[in-house]
Amino acid sequence: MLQENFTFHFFEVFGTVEVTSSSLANKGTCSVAEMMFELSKRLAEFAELRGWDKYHSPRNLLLALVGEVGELSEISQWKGEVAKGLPNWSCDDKEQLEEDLSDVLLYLMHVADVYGLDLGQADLTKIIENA
Ligand SMILES: Nc1ccn([C@H]2C[C@H](O)[C@@H](COP(=O)(O)OP(=O)(O)OP(=O)(O)O)O2)c(=O)n1
Repeated sequence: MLQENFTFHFFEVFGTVEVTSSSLANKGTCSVAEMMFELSKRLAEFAELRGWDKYHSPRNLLLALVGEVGELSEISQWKGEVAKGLPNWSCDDKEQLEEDLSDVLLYLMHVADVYGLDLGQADLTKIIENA
């Protein structure tokens, strides 16, 4: 039952909102900063809708992020090196990979948000620093 509600609300926030006129989906182009802002906003809405923001402390989100990194690593565990584009992977494994990569990105963005940091700007600054 809980899982059904979760799925419904998940698509309410991440799916339905996606096709409203103000969404990024209907803009021709958007900057990285705009995209990251939009994702952060949706994550905050997603948590608020369920009253989960009280659990989304920096420490909890950081631990959730680490957990998802573990899940992401698990897919490649014992598989050996793989070619770019994953030509020999099954559709199921690729789908799982997409989900786990998304979970990592979303928790990363959410943790930056609750720290009060602008991750989009920090990323751009870091890329310049790296160069
Ligand atoms: N308290 C929570 C729990 C989940 N999520 C969101 C962020 C992630 O994108 C996704 C993670 O959900 P799960 O913890 O259910 O992890 P998985 O989707 O990986 O499921 P499972 O661990 O069963 O494979 O849901 C969240 O924002 N806050």
